[in-house]
Amino acid sequence: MTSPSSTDAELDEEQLASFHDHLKKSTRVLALLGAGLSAASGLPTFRGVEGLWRTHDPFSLATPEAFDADPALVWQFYSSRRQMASSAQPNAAHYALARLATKMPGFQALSQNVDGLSERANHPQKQLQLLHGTLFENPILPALAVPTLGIAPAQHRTSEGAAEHENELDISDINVPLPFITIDDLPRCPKCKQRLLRPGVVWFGESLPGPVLDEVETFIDADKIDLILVIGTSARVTPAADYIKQARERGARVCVVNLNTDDRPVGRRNKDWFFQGDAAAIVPALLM
Ligand SMILES: CC(C)NC(=O)[C@H](Cc1c[nH]c2ccccc12)NC(=O)[C@H](CCCC/N=C(/NCCC(=O)O)S[C@H]1O[C@H](COP(=O)(O)OP(=O)(O)OC[C@H]2O[C@@H](n3cnc4c(N)ncnc43)[C@H](O)[C@@H]2O)[C@@H](O)[C@H]1O)NC(=O)OCc1ccccc1
Repeated sequence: MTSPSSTDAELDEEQLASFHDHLKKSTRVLALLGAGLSAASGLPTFRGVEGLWRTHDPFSLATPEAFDADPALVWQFYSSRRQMASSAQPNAAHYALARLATKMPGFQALSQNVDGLSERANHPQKQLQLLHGTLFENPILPALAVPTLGIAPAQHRTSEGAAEHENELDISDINVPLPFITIDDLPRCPKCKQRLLRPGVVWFGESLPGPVLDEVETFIDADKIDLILVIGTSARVTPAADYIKQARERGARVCVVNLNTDDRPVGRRNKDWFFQGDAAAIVPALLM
């Protein structure tokens, strides 16, 4: 017997070998992706110290109620996240998942992330289900070129996204005073010029996009599932987290990649794999 740390190494090697063996035999694979996948790209997760946006719990701002109460604050929250996401780059895990998708037609990634990094890693669109929307699809932000914030319109988003935001205020920084914007500064429907536009993400209490729900359901009901990868997620938000159980019911083995041991999804089985560490380091090793 070797000491705990080396046992882990061996185990890990043992785990890695048994995982690779199973992946080789797999044809239908799901991946549930969370904020931890993009942590190595410099984007804050929802939990942990950096989980706060200024003094606000992101969960409290991601609601229709918050938007009704203070649309300007919620707009600044999403513009700031879009700014951060635009300045970030996909990491090795995003690319490894995109590569697996190109190699395995029976692979579907279910992303809870709205940061656009899987898309920028050229993950095939048909194999990427954006469960909670995206910061970039909706035409809403173009109108938000509020001079005070100096935000560039979304459709001008280029792969060099970072450059666009270079000289912008980083309002996620508590020390930067929030520019005062009024309801009149907020984007309105280009047609009626009346209705306020809203960020294209799914807020708490709102249903996930119908077409996405249908796509995932069709995939899950179609046949057995060999494996579900659970990457960088605390698996606390439903219905996203429920897909782990549904995959199990379809015969899937579960492979968890998470920085924290205490974030193993509920109901783990001994045949599960758990790889502790940074997704950007582990996922490429798993999917090579
Ligand atoms: C809080 C939770 C309890 N609430 C819910 O689940 C609710 C349902 C509900 C209400 N009350 C309840 C009470 C009990 C149970 C459920 C509920 N769900 C909903 O409201 C959903 C909508 C949920 C979607 C909300 N929108 C998001 N995002 C978009 C917006 C935005 O982004 O602003 S959710 C958002 O938060 C979640 C954050 O979770 P993670 O991504 O996992 O991030 P987190 O920080 O928590 O964890 C990071 C993990 O990574 C790890 N990590 C960190 N660094 C690394 C690293 N480097 N490498 C690897 N791992 C790492 C950490 O250890 C950690 O484990 C994600 O889903 C993310 O998308 N809608 C709905 O149910 O609608 C019905 C309905 C049906 C029909 C008609 C009308 C209504």
